[in-house]
Amino acid sequence: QTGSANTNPSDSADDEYITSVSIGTPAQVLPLDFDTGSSDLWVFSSETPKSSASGHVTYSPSKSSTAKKLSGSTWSIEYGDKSSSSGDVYTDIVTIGGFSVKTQAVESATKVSTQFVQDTVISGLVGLGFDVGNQVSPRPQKTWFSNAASSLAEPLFTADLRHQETGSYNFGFIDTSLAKGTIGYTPADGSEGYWGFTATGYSVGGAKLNRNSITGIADTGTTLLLLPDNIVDAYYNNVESAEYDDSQEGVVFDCSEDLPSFSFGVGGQTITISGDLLNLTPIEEGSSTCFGGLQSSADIGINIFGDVALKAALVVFDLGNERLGWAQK
Ligand SMILES: CCCC[C@H](NC(=O)[C@H](Cc1ccccc1)NC(=O)N1CCOCC1)C(=O)N[C@@H](CC1CCCCC1)C(O)(O)C(F)(F)C(=O)NC
Repeated sequence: QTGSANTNPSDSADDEYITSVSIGTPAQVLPLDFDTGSSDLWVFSSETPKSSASGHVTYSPSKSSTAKKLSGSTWSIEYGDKSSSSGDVYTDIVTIGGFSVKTQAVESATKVSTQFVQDTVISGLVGLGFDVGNQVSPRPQKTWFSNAASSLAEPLFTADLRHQETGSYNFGFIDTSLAKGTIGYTPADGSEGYWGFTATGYSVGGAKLNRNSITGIADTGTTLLLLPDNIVDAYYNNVESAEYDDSQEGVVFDCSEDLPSFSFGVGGQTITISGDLLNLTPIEEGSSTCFGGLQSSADIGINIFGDVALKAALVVFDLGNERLGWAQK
């Protein structure tokens, strides 16, 4: 068995990617953000304060004949961007891309932070990280993918995120036609809940890859490519107008710049992110100053290969073999 779901960028900056998910009987369809950087499936619901839920599609367990309260269970999460949410837990049927998990923990939000209230294009997250990262207590719950894995043709999923285009999350199979290059595999470390891996080096423009281990996570829920300062500086030294903008909290440059590409080595392959993908967006509507897709990870404590990097590749999240596959797109 397999599943295949389309995913779309939320806005002109590809800030996040939205995928439709069916929950309950009859189906309630919610737009959710698939996030390999966390391990909880949570939704805006009938239990979310009306003022917070305004503008969001919500899940009503009381309207689903297959919903069951997971009594005594609660959850609470804080994300890297300081957003947060918390609530209680139901189980219900959750269908993604035509594949159904009968008894999935659906975490219902009774509290959401301002960022979520304002981000009306999504109604919650589908965590696709490792189960160890689940935040339900007293008994942690499995992710949708973990529940699905044993019934899928293969215990893996792929992410094909695209710039201003419809992409896909495929479950249980690899559509190699989505990639130009060969898939290179490297071990994945799921001990922290993330899809951790080590890149073997990097280069700017068409230069030869150097040998420089970069340990980080493959994270569909993070917009940017966040790497150490020495690499960020090496890249922007090639961009004449680049400067750090305190108010934007990142490197900005003239939108007219012809940005160099950025490449990294992984699993014996080289993934090259084109200059266009490294120009995220004007800092304001109509501005001629643009914000970089590559920024520093210095104050985060972890390197994140977020959507800016993932857009250049077909990425295989292979739970069965605890490995990550990367192919140039
Ligand atoms: C500091 C480094 C991580 C920052 C990362 N957030 C981000 O990358 C958010 C995502 C977003 C886009 C649009 C609207 C709202 C939020 N974007 C963001 O901070 N920016 C600012 C810079 O310009 C680009 C957009 C994050 O917390 N990612 C979470 C998942 C997001 C949480 C907020 C809602 C969207 C999903 C994560 O799970 O991937 C995590 F791994 F970082 C994490 O916190 N795991 C526990």
